[in-house]
Amino acid sequence: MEKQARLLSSQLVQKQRLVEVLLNRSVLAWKEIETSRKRGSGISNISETAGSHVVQVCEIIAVQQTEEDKVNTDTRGRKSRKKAQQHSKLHPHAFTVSYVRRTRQHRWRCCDITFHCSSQALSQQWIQAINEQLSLLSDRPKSLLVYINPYGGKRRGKRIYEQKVAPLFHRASILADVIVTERANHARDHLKTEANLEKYDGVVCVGGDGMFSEILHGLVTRTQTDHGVDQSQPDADLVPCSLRIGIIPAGSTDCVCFASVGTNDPVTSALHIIVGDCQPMDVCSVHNSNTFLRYSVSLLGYGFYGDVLTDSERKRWMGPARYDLSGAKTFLTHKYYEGTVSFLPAEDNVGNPRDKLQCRSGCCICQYKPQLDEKPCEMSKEKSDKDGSGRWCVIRDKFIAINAASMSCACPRSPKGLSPSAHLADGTTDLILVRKCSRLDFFRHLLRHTNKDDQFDHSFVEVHRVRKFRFHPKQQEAVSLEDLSETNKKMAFSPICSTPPACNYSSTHSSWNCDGEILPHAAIQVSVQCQLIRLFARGIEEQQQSVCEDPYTLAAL
Ligand SMILES: CCCCCCCCCCCCC/C=C/[C@@H](O)[C@H](CO)NC(=O)CCCCCCCCCCCCCCC
Ligand SMILES: Nc1ncnc2c1ncn2[C@@H]1O[C@H](COP(=O)(O)OP(=O)(O)OP(=O)(O)O)[C@@H](O)[C@H]1O
Ligand SMILES: [Ca+2]
Repeated sequence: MEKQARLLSSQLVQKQRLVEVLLNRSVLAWKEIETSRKRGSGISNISETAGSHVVQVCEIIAVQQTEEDKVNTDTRGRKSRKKAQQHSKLHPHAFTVSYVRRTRQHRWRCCDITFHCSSQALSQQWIQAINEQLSLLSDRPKSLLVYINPYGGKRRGKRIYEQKVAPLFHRASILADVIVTERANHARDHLKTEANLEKYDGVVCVGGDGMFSEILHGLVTRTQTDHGVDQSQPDADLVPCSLRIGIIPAGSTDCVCFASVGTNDPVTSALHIIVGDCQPMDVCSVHNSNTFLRYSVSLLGYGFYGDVLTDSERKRWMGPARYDLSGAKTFLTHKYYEGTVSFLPAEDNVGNPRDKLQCRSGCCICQYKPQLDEKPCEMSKEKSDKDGSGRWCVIRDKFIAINAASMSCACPRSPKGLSPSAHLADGTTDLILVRKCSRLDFFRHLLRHTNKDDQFDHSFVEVHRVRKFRFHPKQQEAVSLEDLSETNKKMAFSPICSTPPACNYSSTHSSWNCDGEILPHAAIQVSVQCQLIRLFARGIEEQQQSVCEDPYTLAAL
């Protein structure tokens, strides 16, 4: 680590112990002077080696003068209180630093540490020095537009924001304009036309994937309108959104949050927003001919996941449990659908869905974003064989499910997700084709969404990393495998009474589940727009940071 110039260092008191405290441009570090008895324990990003601690400046939330009545309560037990009183006589002024502390399973918490100083001037000097460093962190948002869906998930959005998020934003001196939505699409419409976006450094949604989708549609559409881009054209070059989006999870699945942060925890998300994290993300545009349908960032699912969603919408009153009931019902119905899938495979340099290169913080696959003039790398290959038809692959079959996962789609129900190695920002989507198979085989495949086994290692499943794809349903009746065997049985006993069933659109076609919304068309064309939006997130962190050497030495004391 490069030695950093020391900005300030003093001997202060922390919990009745004398500590040497240092601030440089990248860290705040402190080390006990008297003894080195307490060793760090548990999981922590504060490196603790024999009484020495380091906090990254970029993970400091705020610093403030400690109120006088709190100065003397920073103790435990009678003995230590006595000792503290002696210390506080000598060090009557104090300041408190709030910082990010990592706990289990990618969760972050805001912790406070109080340092006592011998003079008011010294305390102020520390507060000013730390604030100066914080003011240099230009990625941090100062002003946010927050939309709360009061009816998402278990209807706890408003309470979650007020009790867990707003106090943290306040501590970090972030101004937030809050809108509690009054109807579906309120947030989308407000963003599209009304909101004065110049006032803000980001937009925050409190809700689930459906609420996130509203923000996504509002922001992307607004950005295209402002730049005169017609999003109804499937091959339009969409303009990336400048505002980042924060997600405070308060929905039923919250898969966008889980797959980009590693946990569905409102406090963790709030802290990622405060420190100004930035995670680019792919967005699929979905069209039917020249009609724009929707954008998708997580799952586009036809067949099984489309049917689960259609059924679950009727059970919204049940909350998150609706998905389990509709999932079981759809599984038992066991329908397959016939159609044609065409896709444009991605180049080899973005890996493949069956490699083990999972998308993690600082992912090397997602580092590379094709520039506008470079973008035709797939287009030029396409054009080099006229309309690209030479590179398009076509599969016509009977499918139980067609799933396109633009990110892993990890969520508490499926901790690895539908495509564990899919990437958040590589400009591709993983197209998973589950062909007609027995109910038992499909069960085995589904089960692998919940355990460590490879869900693609089945003869009836294939997966492709693609940049674009199309689907056309076959115009004929879909057959329930169960119905088929029933029909056969009937035929065996009574061949005369077998009237051909009427052809009806809803049973020949499934619907597309587009990030939890049902699409009105079964025939769609999809194109991945690389890194069209950015989240206040950093991807899933690989493991807890650990510093092997004495951090206090590293901090150049
Ligand atoms: C044997 C157990 C198998 C469990 C399999 C669990 C797979 C769960 C996979 C979840 C993938 C979520 C992808 C994200 C989609 C979101 O954009 C969208 C909006 O929030 N959510 C859903 O569509 C919500 C989709 C929720 C789907 C739940 C499906 C549950 C299937 C249950 C099958 C039970 C069979 C039992 C037989 C008696
Ligand atoms: N005030 C409101 N009244 C009714 N519906 C709303 C309101 N605000 C937003 N919505 C709609 O509620 C739907 C569901 O919301 P949300 O995504 O927050 O929760 P969820 O569906 O329980 O979770 P998930 O999408 O993660 O499964 C969204 O599609 C959104 O458009
Ligand atoms: Ca992707």
